[in-house]
Amino acid sequence: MATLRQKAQAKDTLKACILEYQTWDAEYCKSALLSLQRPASKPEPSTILVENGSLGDSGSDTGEFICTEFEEETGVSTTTGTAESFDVYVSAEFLRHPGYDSCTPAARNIMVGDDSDYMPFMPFADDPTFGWKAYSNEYKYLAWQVYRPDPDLEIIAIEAIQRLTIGGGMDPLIIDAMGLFPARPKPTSTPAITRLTRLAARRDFPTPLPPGWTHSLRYSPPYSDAGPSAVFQSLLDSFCHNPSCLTGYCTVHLGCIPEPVPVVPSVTLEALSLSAEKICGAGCFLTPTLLPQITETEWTEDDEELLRTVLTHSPDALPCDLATICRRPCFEVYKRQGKYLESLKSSKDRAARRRIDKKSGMIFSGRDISSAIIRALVTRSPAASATNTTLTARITVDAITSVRRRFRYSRYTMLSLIDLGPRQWKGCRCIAKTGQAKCDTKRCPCALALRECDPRVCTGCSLRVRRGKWGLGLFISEDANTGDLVSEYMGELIYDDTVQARDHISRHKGRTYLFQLNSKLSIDSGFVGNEARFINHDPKHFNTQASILMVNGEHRIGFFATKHIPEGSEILINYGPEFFKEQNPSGLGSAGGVSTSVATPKRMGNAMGKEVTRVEEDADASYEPSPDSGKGTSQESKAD
Ligand SMILES: C[S@@+](CC[C@H](N)C(=O)[O-])C[C@H]1O[C@@H](n2cnc3c(N)ncnc32)[C@H](O)[C@@H]1O
Repeated sequence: MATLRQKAQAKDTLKACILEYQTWDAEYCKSALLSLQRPASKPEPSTILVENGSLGDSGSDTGEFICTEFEEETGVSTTTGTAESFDVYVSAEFLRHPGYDSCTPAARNIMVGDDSDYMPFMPFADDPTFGWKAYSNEYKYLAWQVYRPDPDLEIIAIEAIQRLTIGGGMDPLIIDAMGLFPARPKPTSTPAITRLTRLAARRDFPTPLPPGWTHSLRYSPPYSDAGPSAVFQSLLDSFCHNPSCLTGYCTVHLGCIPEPVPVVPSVTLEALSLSAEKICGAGCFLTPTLLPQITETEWTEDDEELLRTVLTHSPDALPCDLATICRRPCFEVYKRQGKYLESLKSSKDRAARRRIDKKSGMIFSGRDISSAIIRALVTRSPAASATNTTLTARITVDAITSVRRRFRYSRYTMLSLIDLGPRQWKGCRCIAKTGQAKCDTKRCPCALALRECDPRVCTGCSLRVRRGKWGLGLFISEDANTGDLVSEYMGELIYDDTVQARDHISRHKGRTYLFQLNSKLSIDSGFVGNEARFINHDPKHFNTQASILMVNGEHRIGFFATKHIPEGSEILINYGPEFFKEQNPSGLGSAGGVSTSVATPKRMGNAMGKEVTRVEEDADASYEPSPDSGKGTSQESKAD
């Protein structure tokens, strides 16, 4: 419960933010409007516009032309007459810019589920050949018919929460309970702040913001008196439980992976001690002879609880790591860890162990999400700011290193963190060249995502998009061998209804970026995707094949080389027999809004047959988030 002081503090902060924003906004709008104002341009003296007559090649020409001269100062035409002769300059023909849409870059698939029932706008509104009737039939309402919260209020709320939590040390749950924030969404089981934080992580913030304002709601640990286990629980709540994701406020694995359960210790304390490689510092449990000289510190009940909580989820953690989390000397932690492990031997705990064993879905090869988070916290640089991104990046990197590293261009890269071959990933080519953690080239997706080079996303460094035989194509700039992973197809994960709706747009444009993933989901890289969206089709000379693999409960599409691919070649796949077949050719973009419904949407891998290999295990176990989560995301992303 919030105290009266806290309520007043929250109200004042919110008011201050509203006022600051409004003052800044008025100034900003004024200067933005002024910047848009057309500068008073002076036309060239005696500009001659040719309105009639025919022009030959460059050079002198004579003939009957009507000329208009313009007043230098005002730009108003003053005289109209006939010029007898003037010079003609014929410039090179201006080529029309190809009508390619831009696409938001993605480093992984984004779960969208279904687009909302509200049609945001009519695409190709000025193009009479677009079948607008059929397209609008896919939606129930127009977007303007639904109330949308003011996006400015969201920004104000995010800034106010930021000030209250990070600046004012207030517990987000207390702020939440006040129900004060204007961007508080409709009643839902998800706390408003969690939703706002998610939103902040995903929405596009306008570049200009009042000075000092943040662009996102940074992760702030709860400072409440609730105790360390609440802090730890909030960490588990905030980070995705999929060990190959571990992203804060992940938007892909929504509600599909259970929360971690307590973990059974798999080694004795003695065995654990043997695995410690180096002494962590003064008071390390590995230096027993020096310990008698050190005075033990006082442990509060909170300190004890923190250690117990961490051990519940990561009993095999090294005392040296635990010491960093608990901020206590390592030998003191070691003693308590021993006691904790002893306590588990009681009959009551054995029953719990059996229970835990039954639902050990979260335990992956002895490594579970909790231990990955713990390791991430341990290795987090104290100098690093507590931003969501930093923490996420560290956690991801740590999760990779704490398990075994994957190696590049291999089928195994697409498999899980556990199924690894004997070789180690050596880093992407950019790292090899520069010797730095980040390659910082414009092409490197890791650099684009402002993170360390990561084997999962770095396969794209050696790929280039350029004009090919069928529009843009994807070309490889280094040799690939049979079986090498060339790229992953990434985009929005959508259900069939949305596939159907978006198919109208694809067909009208004559370019389709839909790939069938499994019986329920397709990946659309029309709006969000990576360079794999430019892979063209060649049923005879294809050099890669799509494989749909189950990676830690999630379907992903990888393109693997079917033969040696020399540097410079275009990457080609076989889209499948259905892709270029027209089930209903008349339905293609008929003029005047005549019904153009198409029976089967155009997608790559439609047949789900030979052209796309699928892992055995995935036949029915298709990844599907809970119905709630799919819809929720869709609505949220619309609101974004
Ligand atoms: C996934 S996109 C490939 C990238 C596309 N070339 C571009 O410029 O964006 C698929 C689209 O490329 C075109 N395409 C690819 N391979 C083709 C082929 N063999 N013949 C004709 N069109 C092709 C079709 O328009 C198809 O809908």
